[in-house]
Amino acid sequence: MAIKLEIAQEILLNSVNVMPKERVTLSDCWHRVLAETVVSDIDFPPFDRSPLDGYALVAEEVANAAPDNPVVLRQIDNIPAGGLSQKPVTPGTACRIMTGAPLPPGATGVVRLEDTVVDGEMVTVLEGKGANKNICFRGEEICQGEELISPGTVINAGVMGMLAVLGKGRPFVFCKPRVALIATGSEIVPVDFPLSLGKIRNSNSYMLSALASEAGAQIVLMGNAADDVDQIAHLLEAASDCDVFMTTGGASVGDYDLIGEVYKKLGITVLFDRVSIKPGMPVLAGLREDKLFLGLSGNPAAAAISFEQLVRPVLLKMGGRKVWWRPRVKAVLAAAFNKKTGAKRFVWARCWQKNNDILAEPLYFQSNGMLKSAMAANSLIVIPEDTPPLPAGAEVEVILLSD
Ligand SMILES: Nc1nc2c(c(=O)[nH]1)N[C@H]1C(S)=C(S)[C@@H](COP(=O)(O)OP(=O)(O)OC[C@H]3O[C@@H](n4cnc5c(N)ncnc54)[C@H](O)[C@@H]3O)O[C@H]1N2
Ligand code: MOO
Repeated sequence: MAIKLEIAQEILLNSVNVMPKERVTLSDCWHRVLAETVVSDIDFPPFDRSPLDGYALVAEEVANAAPDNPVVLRQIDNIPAGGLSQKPVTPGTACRIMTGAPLPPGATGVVRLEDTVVDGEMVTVLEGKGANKNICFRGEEICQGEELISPGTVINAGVMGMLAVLGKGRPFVFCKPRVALIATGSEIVPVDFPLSLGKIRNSNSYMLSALASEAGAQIVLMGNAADDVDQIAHLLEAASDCDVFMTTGGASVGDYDLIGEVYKKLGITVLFDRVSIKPGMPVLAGLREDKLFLGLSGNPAAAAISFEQLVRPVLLKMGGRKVWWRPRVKAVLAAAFNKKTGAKRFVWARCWQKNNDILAEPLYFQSNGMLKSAMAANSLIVIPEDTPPLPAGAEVEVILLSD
């Protein structure tokens, strides 16, 4: 019996735990998931600094400076970024200062080099309005003790930079779930093998390794097995240090659909064996101790949809992420979808913005054995159970996969 998608999702999410944490060198942290609360132990900027190359001075004194009202000052010091000056700036004096350098004592503003004329140690200020705004104040972005980043945050480029600002050279991140990938089917040959009649290349392992990597998993490619219970069981056992075991093929009801038998042989408890979606109906989910086994369809597009809907959220949860679901938006069908649905259907589509609407166009190759549309799609149209054919202009719900 096929169970509803939402129930299958709940069963799987309840069957897995968040991975333990590990320390990783910051340069290897891109796209990892932070496993600690990051509190700043500094103010940032750590000192009042100049945002410009120019002159630090007493801002009030040059507030009305203009080409016909120049203010002449005497340079008393020169501060490069990384330098420091202890000489107080007083009325009538200025300190040459470079971008990023700490303000000298007494300075209340900075004028740009371009607004000055320099002659030896004398500096003529031709424009001084707003000089008091040209200071980056200590702590204006970050205060010491501020809680800045929380566990579950995906480390994007901005987070990488911020961790560096805070001196977190080896932050705690969640361990990646290890996912074993096995392609089953006596017709399947490795990607670099010549094809003989009746055989096809293993595309599923590569497609799924891309999908699982994007979901934060570490992939262990275990190769392929013929339709043979012992061979499949052997490969699954050989990947024993993995957390999730994903097979493709042999999940349906044919004479050589053996994943159910493999689970029996290995003592894996079946959680469900069919989910009411199209494509991707045959999915054998099983549990042995805390290890999750997922037998996806051999049909590439069906396996991709099952992965999207069932496996991706599980990997995101295991990997410590806060959000397990892709964004969904309302869209307008750009062309008719002429099939009626029984089970909930996922249609490969391309979406784009037109004026205030998002338009969604179903792609042509929707069959469960085809990959062309998965290649081109940036979204999936979700068509609920028992929906009649939909005309162009109908409102649909769309899952956004990428830009
Ligand atoms: N009597 C029924 N037959 C089928 C049903 C059904 O309900 N009753 N469901 C159909 C649906 S829907 C699907 S989806 C498939 C699922 O079949 P399996 O999961 O058992 O997968 P296979 O039969 O092993 O393979 C299906 C198809 O995919 C090709 N394949 C397999 N592995 C790979 C791979 N690694 N890379 C690329 N392509 C692969 C395989 O050669 C087959 O063409 O069952 C229907 N049948
Ligand atoms: O259920 Mo099959 O998975 O339509 O592709």
